[in-house]
Amino acid sequence: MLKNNIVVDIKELSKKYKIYAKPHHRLLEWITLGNLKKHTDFWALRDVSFSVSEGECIGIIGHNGAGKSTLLKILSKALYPSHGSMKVKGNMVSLLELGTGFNPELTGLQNIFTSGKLLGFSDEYLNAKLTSILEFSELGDFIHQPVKSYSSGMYVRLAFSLYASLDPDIYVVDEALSVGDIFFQQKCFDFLQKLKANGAAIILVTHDMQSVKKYCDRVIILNNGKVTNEGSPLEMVNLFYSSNGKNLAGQQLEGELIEISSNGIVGIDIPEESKHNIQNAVGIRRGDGKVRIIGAIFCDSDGKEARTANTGDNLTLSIYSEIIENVDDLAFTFQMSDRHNTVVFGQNSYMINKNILSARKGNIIKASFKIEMNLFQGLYTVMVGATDCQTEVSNKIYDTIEGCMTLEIMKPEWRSFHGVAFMKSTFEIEGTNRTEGIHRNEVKYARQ
Ligand SMILES: Nc1ncnc2c1ncn2[C@@H]1O[C@H](COP(=O)(O)OP(=O)(O)OP(=O)(O)O)[C@@H](O)[C@H]1O
Repeated sequence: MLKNNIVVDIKELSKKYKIYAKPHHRLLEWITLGNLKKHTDFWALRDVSFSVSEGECIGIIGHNGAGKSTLLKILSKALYPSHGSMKVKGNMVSLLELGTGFNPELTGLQNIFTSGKLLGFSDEYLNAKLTSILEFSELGDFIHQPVKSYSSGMYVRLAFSLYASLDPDIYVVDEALSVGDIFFQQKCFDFLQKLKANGAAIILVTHDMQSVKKYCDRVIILNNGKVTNEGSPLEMVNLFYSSNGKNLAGQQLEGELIEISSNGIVGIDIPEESKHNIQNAVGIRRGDGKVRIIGAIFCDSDGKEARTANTGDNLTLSIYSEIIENVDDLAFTFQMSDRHNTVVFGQNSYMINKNILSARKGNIIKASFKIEMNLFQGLYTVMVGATDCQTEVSNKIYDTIEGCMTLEIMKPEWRSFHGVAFMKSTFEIEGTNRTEGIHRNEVKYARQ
């Protein structure tokens, strides 16, 4: 029996895969009935424990290879665990389970009934739900075609429509939701919202941090097959971004920070998070070392570290550096790049104020850019640097560090636009007085 209102209780779940160096090693092992051991064991999940309560939405996040899909397959009963237990109170349906359960030779309609029955729903129940399933799928006459002729988007539409029309107690939701066009995705997310409002328990396994923040009550981070952290969505998403796959679970950071010399400018506090960002940078570091960057951080208007922002928010990017040798032509720089690694914006301090900075050995400098984040929603990586400034294009690089931070831009509800950048725009229309219905009108984008 599960305690109180717990509907899923997972205890010490582990999954071991056998890794074979060569394909024929599997066969060798098989024909020798296992007497000749040719594999090594790989634990994709190790002692994973968590529980989900009625009405709770729990998010499971992790970097590539963390074990999310393996966990998802176990939850969907597509894989057996090697150890551990999974207790479920009520009916649990997974999108993955639904999609993989389709028979490619059967039509969409036939699959609705065969899959529904496999999940324990009767013909009467499925008949009663049929109209809503068909409407939700928007597949029209394609519902009478074999699913082997469906595109991946149509396949997910069918699976999700069936999924959305059943009323299980627990839903397992995964990345498949992000397939399909934006409108169908919106419909699916509206549905999730409704589910949550109706009090269903949800397990959301995803890379999509926006969904995690929007829907989850609690988040678990998986790292190398283990649960390393558990907490509030905001806390866990920030930790996930700042970790870059490393240093989770409070592990000690490697390396020592440069000793800050005592003749630096008094009173500059270097936030710990800014030092971590530099130490955990995943990109290339270049420079002759005359200036050494020791911290970089985005802060919101309250001075708190920002890992996410809405389009149009003002953030301050502070770069902390130590001057190793005297320099008389110093400028600070930053660049933001999108997920295709296209630089969407970059600037240096000389471009902004034409000031050439001189700095003496041992100085500690904090350089801050105030930036209006007029970017489209998405994830961006950040490069920071200290260079010379003889021209607007730098000649000398003292220190530049790529990939030291990520910033996720989210779309605020009051502002909608297309493209990569937001440009302030107004709209006017003029007509003659005789044409009724056309009025001089001015529309401005403004926070409502
Ligand atoms: N069938 C398999 N045989 C051997 N190793 C496997 C198998 N499936 C997964 N793995 C390994 O198990 C680990 C976890 O994989 P899994 O696919 O569960 O991670 P994930 O968190 O879903 O990753 P991603 O975000 O990239 O999809 C990886 O190192 C992967 O290479």
